[in-house]
Amino acid sequence: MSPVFVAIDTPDLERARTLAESVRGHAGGVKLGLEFFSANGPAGVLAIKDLDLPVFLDLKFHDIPNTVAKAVEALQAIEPTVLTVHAAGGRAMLEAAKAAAAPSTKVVAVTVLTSLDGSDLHSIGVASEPREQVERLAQLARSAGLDGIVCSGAEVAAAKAAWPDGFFVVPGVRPEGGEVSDQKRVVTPRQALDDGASILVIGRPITGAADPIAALREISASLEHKTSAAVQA
Ligand SMILES: O=c1ccn([C@@H]2O[C@H](COP(=O)(O)O)[C@@H](O)[C@H]2O)c(=O)[nH]1
Repeated sequence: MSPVFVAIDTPDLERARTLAESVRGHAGGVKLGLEFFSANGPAGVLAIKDLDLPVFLDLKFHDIPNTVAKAVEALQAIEPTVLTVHAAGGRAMLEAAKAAAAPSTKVVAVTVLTSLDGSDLHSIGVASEPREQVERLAQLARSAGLDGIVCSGAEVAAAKAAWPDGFFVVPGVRPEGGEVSDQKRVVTPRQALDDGASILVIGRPITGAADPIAALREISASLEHKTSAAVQA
């Protein structure tokens, strides 16, 4: 199965359905986030799930443990393949989220958003560099019983070395020379996969292309053969 989950970031349900239908069979699944969920709610998610492809629900919950647990519980009927919470919510919140999720759902913790760099972290009072902070939050997520983390491709090799059976979600992925937009810690799909990503979340390079399927095919082709560095690893 393809490791690529296509981020369908739109408030428009029909456009989301069309995109999801067009990538079905080519991508590993689709990722729906805050933009889609705010406009369409759980019913919209179920309308996409009805197309019979794995749905990753990226709602990045971050609140007190009771509130997060109730929110996760309310999504049980949807049974998303993957669900996100923020690691910065702390151990009790992470444990509560995992306990409240459907058993088939992988609950993964967002560590440091791929749109942030070291100076952004320092400006919110985190003295560490992104890699150190990712490693710290990955350890917290693991010990709280989560299935894995979200991190950038720049940290995934180190995170996987410390947590070999973890599930590693890598967004901030761009084909060589692609438009970076608001992402700051960016790697190519090939690099992310070679370094240990379990799945790659890719949005605008596919959904913003004139021909999204051609863009997805090109990315998939770049993933077909391992680089010599990865073969040696
Ligand atoms: O650290 C994070 C966590 C989540 N995301 C989400 O991934 C996609 C990326 O979209 P692109 O268009 O490929 O930039 C988007 O839905 C984000 O909400 C992330 O980018 N970084």
